Amino acid sequence: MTNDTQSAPHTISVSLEGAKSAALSFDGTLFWLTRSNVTDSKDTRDPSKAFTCIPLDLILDCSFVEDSDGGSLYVRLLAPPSQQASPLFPFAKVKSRASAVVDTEHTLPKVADRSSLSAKERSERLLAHLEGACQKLRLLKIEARVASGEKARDWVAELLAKAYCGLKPYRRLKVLVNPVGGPGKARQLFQQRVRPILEAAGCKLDVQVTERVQHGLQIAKELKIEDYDAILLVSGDGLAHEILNGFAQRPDAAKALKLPMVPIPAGSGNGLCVNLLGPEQGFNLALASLNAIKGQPMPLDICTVTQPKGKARARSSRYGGGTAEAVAAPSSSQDDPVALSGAPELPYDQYYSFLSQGIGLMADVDLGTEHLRALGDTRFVLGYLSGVISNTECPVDIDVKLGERGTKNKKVMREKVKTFNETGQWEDEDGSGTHENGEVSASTLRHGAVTEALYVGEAQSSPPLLSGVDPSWPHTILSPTQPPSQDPPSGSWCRLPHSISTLYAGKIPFVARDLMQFPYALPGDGTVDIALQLHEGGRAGKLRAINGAETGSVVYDRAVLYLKVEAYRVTPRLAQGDARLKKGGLVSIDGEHRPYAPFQVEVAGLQARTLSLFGRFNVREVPQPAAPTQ
Ligand SMILES: Nc1ncnc2c1ncn2[C@@H]1O[C@H](COP(=O)(O)OP(=O)(O)OP(=O)(O)O)[C@@H](O)[C@H]1O
Repeated sequence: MTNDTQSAPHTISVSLEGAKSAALSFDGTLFWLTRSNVTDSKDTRDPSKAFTCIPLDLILDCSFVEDSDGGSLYVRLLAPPSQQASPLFPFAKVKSRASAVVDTEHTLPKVADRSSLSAKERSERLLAHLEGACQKLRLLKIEARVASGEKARDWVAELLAKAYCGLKPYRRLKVLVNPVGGPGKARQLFQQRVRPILEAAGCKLDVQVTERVQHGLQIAKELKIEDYDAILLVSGDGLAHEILNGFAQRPDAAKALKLPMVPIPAGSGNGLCVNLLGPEQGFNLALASLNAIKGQPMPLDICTVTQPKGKARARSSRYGGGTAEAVAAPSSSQDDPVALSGAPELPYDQYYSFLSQGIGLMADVDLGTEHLRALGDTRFVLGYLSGVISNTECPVDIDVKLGERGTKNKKVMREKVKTFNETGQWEDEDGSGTHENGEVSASTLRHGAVTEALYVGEAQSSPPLLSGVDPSWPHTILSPTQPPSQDPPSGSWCRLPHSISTLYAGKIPFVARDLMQFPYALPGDGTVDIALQLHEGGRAGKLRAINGAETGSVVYDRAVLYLKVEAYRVTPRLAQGDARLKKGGLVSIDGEHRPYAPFQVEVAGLQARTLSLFGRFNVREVPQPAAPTQ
């Protein structure tokens, strides 16, 4: 690599292990260690000759301790594994895998200093490194002796400034460790693989192990927000769901939700982490730790969910447009669907979801496989295959409001994602959480609660119908004669007349690393994505869906409908406990068990925050397939 366009590197001569001479250097983008101590030699200036060479993003900390003979210089970093066991014996094998970083650099535009790049360019550069040479990272600690204290102090200060590039180092982190998340190894993973990296970066840690279900919720309600820069969740998505809800229930919810929730993957699905780091690296503990240390704040859309409380649960399905079979409560004058005026007063629970809502097969996969927790995310595959065999219908009514921002047209969705990737996500570089629609903090329901009637007059018994078929991709197993031919206005509630095996809805693309269920989900677009698997697709349809699950192309399957809506309501037609339902009926909200009862969902006015190394989810755009699946 030539440095024609780059400023002269900052190099300092050091000795390692008290004897071996070396040089540590950095420029505007890279840090490297070479075996020569001749600071003006060509070799020292050339990172391609280095034993270890990493992007500056992977420098965690550096410091200098002066003494009478000069001083000790410490650099802590993440690096790809070399053939050496220890960086303190770096010269036995000259060729290390770390030098491949420089190969990656060849393909990147040359820049003098990455601080001159836009956030998007910086992220793309980091991504190129992390998907290339730095896929596997481990913690290295370089301890070197220097002869002159003055130069070392300046060198350290400058390296640290470049390594953090405007971000605040030494973050104060509240760390919650869920000892029963996923395969139950969170404690061990944290102590052995995460804590050393966070400590090497000088983070101030306040570690707490969760002791019971809902403990996270309690902690979030009482946490002294101003004492921390982020809350780390060494866990799966379940703990994030609790923290989100704990923050949202506080009187200072808007402020509390701004404290970034940062996942460290120690659960089963680890959906949030997979979206932040990408499906290949979603379980990478070193990268997740780096995200906690150097991630940029990123707004995270959340959904408000309402469900009827207690007795109202059974009745609301009736008031809200459900059918007679849904009513589990004894019949009374109050159950008269005409007596709608009483419905809005029915009590309901309101809570928040950031990942997914599911009923039918996908809820069964999520919640019906708890006993297989020790298998990690393999349990979802086994659960799905069992659902393929049983091939049962999910008897529900689904009402949706597309609204101005919703659509069932995937061409429109793709274009929105493209525009967002090119412009939108980078407008919010400071992570201020500005919604596309300008609404930042309204926690009120814009589309009403689940207990309110959706339709009036005749529409109660025969609601307007909306076909879920995409006009830009009309390849479906549904017969063309299926109603309706004309869609109702997008601003009104209407019913999807399709019989389904599962409804799965969400706000982030990957729900697990092998399932990109919502490829066109976007933060801040005011909609929630819904995927419906048509029951008519049968076992073959369900099996076929496995093929496109990882790539997101599953939404183009002939037995899948995919829509973006501003709000939706699901009303089960069978009562909880019915023998035809798996385990008596399962509703999964962010992978958590909720009552088998109607639920209504809309995108919340409040946003949460997370941290992202790339300023966005690390998810590739999903194109339309060349041909429909056979
Ligand atoms: N000490 C504890 N004992 C029992 N349950 C706990 C404890 N601490 C936390 N929990 C609960 O564990 C549940 C599951 O945790 P988590 O979501 O982290 O794992 P997971 O379900 O395996 O992962 P994922 O959600 O990514 O699939 C959470 O709902 C949380 O309330």
